[in-house]
Amino acid sequence: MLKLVGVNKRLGEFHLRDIDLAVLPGEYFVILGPTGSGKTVLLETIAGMYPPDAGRIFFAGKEITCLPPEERRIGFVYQDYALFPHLDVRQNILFGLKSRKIPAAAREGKLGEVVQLLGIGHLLARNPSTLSGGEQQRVALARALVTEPQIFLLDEPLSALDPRTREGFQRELQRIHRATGTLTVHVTHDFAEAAFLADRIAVMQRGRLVQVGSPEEIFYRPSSLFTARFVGLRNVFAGEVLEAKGHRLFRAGRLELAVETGFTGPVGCVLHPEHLQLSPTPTGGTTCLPGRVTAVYRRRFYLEVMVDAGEELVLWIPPAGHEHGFHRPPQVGEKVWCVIPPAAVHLFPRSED
Ligand SMILES: Nc1ncnc2c1ncn2[C@@H]1O[C@H](COP(=O)(O)OP(=O)(O)OP(=O)(O)O)[C@@H](O)[C@H]1O
Repeated sequence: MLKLVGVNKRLGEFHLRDIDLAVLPGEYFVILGPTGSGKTVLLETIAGMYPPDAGRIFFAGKEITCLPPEERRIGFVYQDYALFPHLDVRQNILFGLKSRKIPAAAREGKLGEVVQLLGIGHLLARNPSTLSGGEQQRVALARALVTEPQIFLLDEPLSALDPRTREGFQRELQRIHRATGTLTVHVTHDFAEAAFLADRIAVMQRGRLVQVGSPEEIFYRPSSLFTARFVGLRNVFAGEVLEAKGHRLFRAGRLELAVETGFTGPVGCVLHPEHLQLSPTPTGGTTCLPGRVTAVYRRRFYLEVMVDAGEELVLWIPPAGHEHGFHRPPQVGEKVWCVIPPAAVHLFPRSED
């Protein structure tokens, strides 16, 4: 297990604050956050490039806070691959082993293993400058893996690739992780990438980890407006819960919604568009808001319907019809009812933004 306890680091204006984190053996852990939130500084602190100002770091039960980087058994892959331009691919990969004084026969054996794992045998004699971005990334991964790291740190490893190559590489990283079982910490600002790869995600905001959980927890149960917006959720509202005639009411601007919650006061609210339903008539039993359709967009597997229900709501409904009676696409200007089952509503106390 990799454990950070109360880690703080100041660099100029930036402050990495009170980082408490436990990454389990074999876990694929993703740090997700916007540019400048401190993801790289956190990764470099784990790697030993920055000594923390306060706090301690442990790996496999031993304290490594003051251990020099080269004694940490860490494989680090950078965003820009950082291959040595004057060495060919083979020499690039072997570099990490040479500096560890590993005998030649063992070096060749390890080289053969990573070359096979990454499918780069045909590139060994090439110079890095002649490789595509994806090929360079394979070589960078091979160079890190050949040292058999106990911790694999990946800093935005796919951000320089085009979207299609990136998707292929996500599967590749997953395959490599399954093959090696190495504890991995991967930094990205892309929620889709995080959701695909991560066992767990930590969301980073201004030097702090503000939420740690499974991709499903982060997506369906964000704990802040920042996380909800950052992962791209729709129907995110800052409002408050009020007591009204023995019931609780969520209010944000002109949107009012009966809710079942233990919270009162300032809250954030997410209404998941795929859990909302559209009806041509009011339905009994479930919260139902009247509104008017303002736009309908045809997406690949669903219709995105925008409804003015006090505030604008987004609903994603099946295109071929709907259980509440829409057997044709709703029309712009049409009066409709937005059915809001309790499971579609996620409320959380609001203390920021
Ligand atoms: N050596 C340093 N001295 C002073 N400030 C630094 C230093 N290294 C990083 N910073 C600052 O710390 C903040 C966090 O930087 P960091 O590179 O960790 O962000 P990031 O989340 O990785 O962003 P990106 O996604 O853009 O890579 C930035 O404001 C950066 O300018």
